[in-house]
Parts: sequence; C-alpha cells; structure tokens
Amino acid sequence: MKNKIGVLVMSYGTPENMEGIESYYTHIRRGNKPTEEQLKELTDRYEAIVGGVFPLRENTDRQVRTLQDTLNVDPRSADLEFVCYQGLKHAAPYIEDGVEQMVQDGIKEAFGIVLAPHYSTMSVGSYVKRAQAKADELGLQISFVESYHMHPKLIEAFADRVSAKLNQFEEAGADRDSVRVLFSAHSLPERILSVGDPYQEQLLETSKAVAERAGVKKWQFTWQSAGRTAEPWLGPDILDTLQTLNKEEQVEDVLVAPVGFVSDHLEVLYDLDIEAKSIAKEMDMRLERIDSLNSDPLYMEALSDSVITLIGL
Ligand SMILES: CC1=C(CCC(=O)O)c2cc3nc(cc4[nH]c(cc5[nH]c(cc1n2)c(C)c5CCC(=O)O)c(CCC(=O)O)c4C)C(CCC(=O)O)=C3C
Ligand SMILES: [Fe+2]
Repeated sequence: MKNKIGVLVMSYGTPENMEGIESYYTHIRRGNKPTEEQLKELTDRYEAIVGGVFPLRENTDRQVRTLQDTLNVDPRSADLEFVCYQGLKHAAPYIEDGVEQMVQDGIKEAFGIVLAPHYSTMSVGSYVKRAQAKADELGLQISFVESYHMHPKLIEAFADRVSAKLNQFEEAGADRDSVRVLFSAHSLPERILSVGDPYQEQLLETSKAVAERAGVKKWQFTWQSAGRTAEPWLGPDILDTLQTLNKEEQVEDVLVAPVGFVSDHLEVLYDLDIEAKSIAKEMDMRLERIDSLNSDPLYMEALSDSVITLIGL
C-alpha cells in the first residue's frame, strides 16, 4: 500500500449561497454581526457578480481536486498517495475541520499550502497559525509552503495571460507598448510594514518577473480592495491610480493583472470588472483584466511542485 500524504489546501473562503452571506460576514468580523447597511452593501456586490448563483465555491473545489490529480501524476511521487483536504478561513470546512478530517482518515504526515502566492502575517501567516494549532492539539505532523510567488510556472502562467491580453489590444488597433500594465493585489493595513512583513516586496518581485517575461514596457504596481476601516491601508488604490494615469499621463489603454489573486472572486469580478471598469469608462479609458488562473495546469503544477519540493522528493 502507498504511503498516504495529506495536503491541506487553504483559502479565504466564500459564502455557499446568498443566505450564507450574513454568517460568513459575521465570521470575518470576529463574531460581530454586520449592520443591516453593511450586509446590504456586501449582498449587493455578490448579487452584481453572480445574480444569486455562486460559482466561486465550485471554483475552489475544482482547484483542490485538480491539485490532488496533479500531485498524484508527478513521477517523483510514485510511492505516495496524496489526498487533498480543504480548509477555509471564514467558511466551512474551516481550516480546523480540514486538519481534523486528516487525522480521522489516519493521515500521519501532512503538508499545507494556501491558494494565495504571497506571504503576509495577515493572510497566509494567519492560516498557517490556525492549522498548526489544530495539528498540535491532535498530534499531527504538518509543515507548510509559505509562499511560491516566484515559482517559474506561476510566473509563466501570469505572463501568458498578460501577453494574450496585450495581443487583443494590438488586434483592436492599440499600440502594444503604450498599454499600461497595472499589477495589483489586495491592500492590507499599513501597519504590516512596521513589522517587516514581506507581502509588498514579494508582490513587487512577482510583478517585475511577469513584466519581464511578457516583455511589458510600461508597468506599475497598485493596491485594490482596501477595507473600509478607520486605520490607513496600503495605497495608492487602483481607482486613484486610474485617475492619475488619465489626468497626468493621458493613458488610454490599461491592462490590470491582479497577481495577488489566483481565482475569480469578489475582488476580481466586482472590484475590478465592475467598479474599476466603470471609473475607467467615465474617463474614456479602455480597461481590460487578465483571465484568472483558477485551475490552470501551470498554476496547478506550481502548487504541486512547491509541495513536492517541500517534502524533499
Ligand atoms: C490579503 C487578503 C486576501 C488575499 C489573500 C487570500 O486570498 O488569502 C483576501 C482575499 C479574499 N477576501 C475575500 C472576501 C472578503 N474579505 C473581507 C475583508 C478583508 N480581507 C482582508 C484581506 C485579504 N482578503 C482583510 C485584511 C479584510 C478586513 C477584515 C479582516 O481582517 O479579515 C471581506 C469583508 C467585507 C469587505 O471588506 O469587503 C470580504 C467579503 C475573498 C472571497 C471573496 C468571494 O467570495 O469571492 C477572498 C478570496
Ligand atoms: Fe478579503
């Protein structure tokens, strides 16, 4: 019999349906129910992207299934059988549920990876902490891939998508080299910088590598999706960046590459496709976005290879 290895695949989590939004939001707010106004605002955003049907969860399910298949066809893992478990930060199955399920299934050796390439204490760090605590409690041996933001296959997957969209700009008559490429990621509170968090640096490294590989002439990095709290968040925000580009540089064509996200979810489908697009339209700018990686084979191989490398096979 092959030795079974558990892989905990973690991500932020998304509600399962419209009715699930309130409890999901309450969990994000550490048990505090959102006000009616806050709930309506979030519900409206989900409504705008999915019209009541949630494709987002299926998307994650598919990523986890595909990663398991990718791990198991790797020749380096011929003596092993990988079993992937989902662990979500703010929805069931929670991170702790995933760890518990592994133990129930008799897994003795486990690894964890997050569906987000860049390390931050507030994102990946918090997922890892929760998984480690549960594993310690249950006596399970587990170690983690903390980031894979420079994995060559990740860079290649993003660069392919950037090139594909630049080709489309060209076909539509634009000058490829005059398209401004905006790399973006989820903003975090500014205070992460004072604790030496690598998030920003890793994002810049990914952006630079993707730009080089795709032969991008003009690019810059900008934040998106900042929280609506009193404390300062990292900026500039993409909406401000678009205005600056329009006013100060008369940029007409913009391609957004949200390299901090790997799948189609709210930040991409709403914050970029609806909100940023409408601001751009008001200014007569053309804004396009690269396709999300989702279950892209190169992305799956980047994840799979990161796990297999961590194991030391
Ligand atoms: C760094 C980061 C990532 C990327 C890395 C990673 O993927 O881990 C990410 C991803 C995601 N964030 C998501 C959703 C939300 N995040 C919120 C709020 C917050 N996000 C934060 C950070 C991040 N979030 C933070 C610091 C907050 C403030 C509250 C808190 O400290 O937690 C809120 C509350 C309302 C609002 O502020 O909009 C929602 C609804 C969804 C799923 C969307 C869907 O269903 O498609 C995804 C993939
Ligand atoms: Fe978030």
